[in-house]
Amino acid sequence: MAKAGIERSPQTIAAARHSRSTLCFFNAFCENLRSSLVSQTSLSEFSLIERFFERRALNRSPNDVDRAVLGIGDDCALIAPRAGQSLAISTDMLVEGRHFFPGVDPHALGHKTLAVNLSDLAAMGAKPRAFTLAFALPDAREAWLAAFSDGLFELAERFDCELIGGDTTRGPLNLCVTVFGDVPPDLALRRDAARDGDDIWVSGTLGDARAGLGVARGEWSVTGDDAASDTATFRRALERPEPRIALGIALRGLARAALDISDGLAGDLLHILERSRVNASVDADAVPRSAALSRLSADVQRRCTLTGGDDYELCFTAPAATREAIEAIGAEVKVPVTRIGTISTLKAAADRPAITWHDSTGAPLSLTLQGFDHFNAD
Ligand SMILES: Nc1ncnc2c1ncn2[C@@H]1O[C@H](COP(=O)(O)OP(=O)(O)O)[C@@H](O)[C@H]1O
Ligand SMILES: Cc1ncc(C[n+]2csc(CCOP(=O)(O)OP(=O)(O)O)c2C)c(N)n1
Ligand SMILES: [Mg+2]
Repeated sequence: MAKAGIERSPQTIAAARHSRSTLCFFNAFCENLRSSLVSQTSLSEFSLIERFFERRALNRSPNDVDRAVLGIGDDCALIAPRAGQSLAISTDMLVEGRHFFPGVDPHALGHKTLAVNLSDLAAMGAKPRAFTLAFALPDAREAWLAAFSDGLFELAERFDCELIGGDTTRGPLNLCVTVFGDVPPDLALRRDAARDGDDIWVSGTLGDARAGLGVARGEWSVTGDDAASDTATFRRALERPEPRIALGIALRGLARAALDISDGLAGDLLHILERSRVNASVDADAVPRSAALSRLSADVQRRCTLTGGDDYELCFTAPAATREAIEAIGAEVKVPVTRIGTISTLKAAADRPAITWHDSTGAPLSLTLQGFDHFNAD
């Protein structure tokens, strides 16, 4: 801006006009960018945040001691560690075309965005506390945002997990959550804690999410009298995984190692083996599967249960002496738990940990199985 009282030549005025018009062009460019972000709506970036995220995050009692010291609206959120507890922290990102199909139901996407993160807390035996949400959106459609935030907050409210911050930008659809939970450090279910003789357990059933992906991709089809309900079972498993929070917390002090199965049993169990420097022997037929999956071919069942990702069930190890207690916990939290194998020591200290597979008769199976890998993906 020209200062008052300073006389300017026509050239100076022209130059100022030129630089102002460059500035105006830049401003118009920014304005276009912003207005296309909020096209079809009257929402600004900040009213979008306020309306769909901050308002619901604040819908809580301000005096509750469980709440963050400072939530949305400042440069950082503030949360105080609890006495005797560690903060469990994990991040997972969902990318359109990679983790979900374009056009997926936004309510389901909101659910899954938080669910896959809460699942990591469950796998650690941690109690959810807070989360941040960073996302890029190609545009800001109100109906989409309303459904997405409903799916997200319905799950957040069920687990009393508070949204404390995030970031919003325009770009290809991409959602990233960071979760924070509480766990007493000596009771955290770590990947490096499996020991010789431990049973290997999994929660729920495995393979339905992969079956759903296969149906969506046309890799196989669902036939028979139950086709409609089986298809719905698979789709639900793929789109709305249930984080096993109550089970994870109940397993504190009983289970040794644990993780959640995001990349498939074969790949994820190997993470426990590598961290714990042990081997595993697994009965491939004992891996629990839904009635719907049991109606697909034996080949597809094996592929889905052993290598299918996206199940978000827990895989954990525990000493044989805790079998009854673990069965009782499964009954109490209403999540089936199934023993599928045993941990053993490495033959030589330098050996690479491995899984040996057998069938229900004990006959060895020679399976070459790989977990989901973003750079070598199935
Ligand atoms: N870009 C990264 N920088 C640092 N650590 C990472 C990065 N990506 C993954 N990790 C870490 O690698 C480990 C394995 O990651 P991942 O397989 O994604 O775990 P999970 O299946 O629990 O999400 C985790 O401890 C995770 O924090
Ligand atoms: C459109 C689409 N393609 C493929 C998949 C399958 N898939 C994508 S990522 C993934 C593994 C889990 O994702 P990742 O980022 O590895 O999660 P993390 O292990 O970090 O929790 C699977 C099974 C899918 N769910 N949707
Ligand atoms: Mg991850």
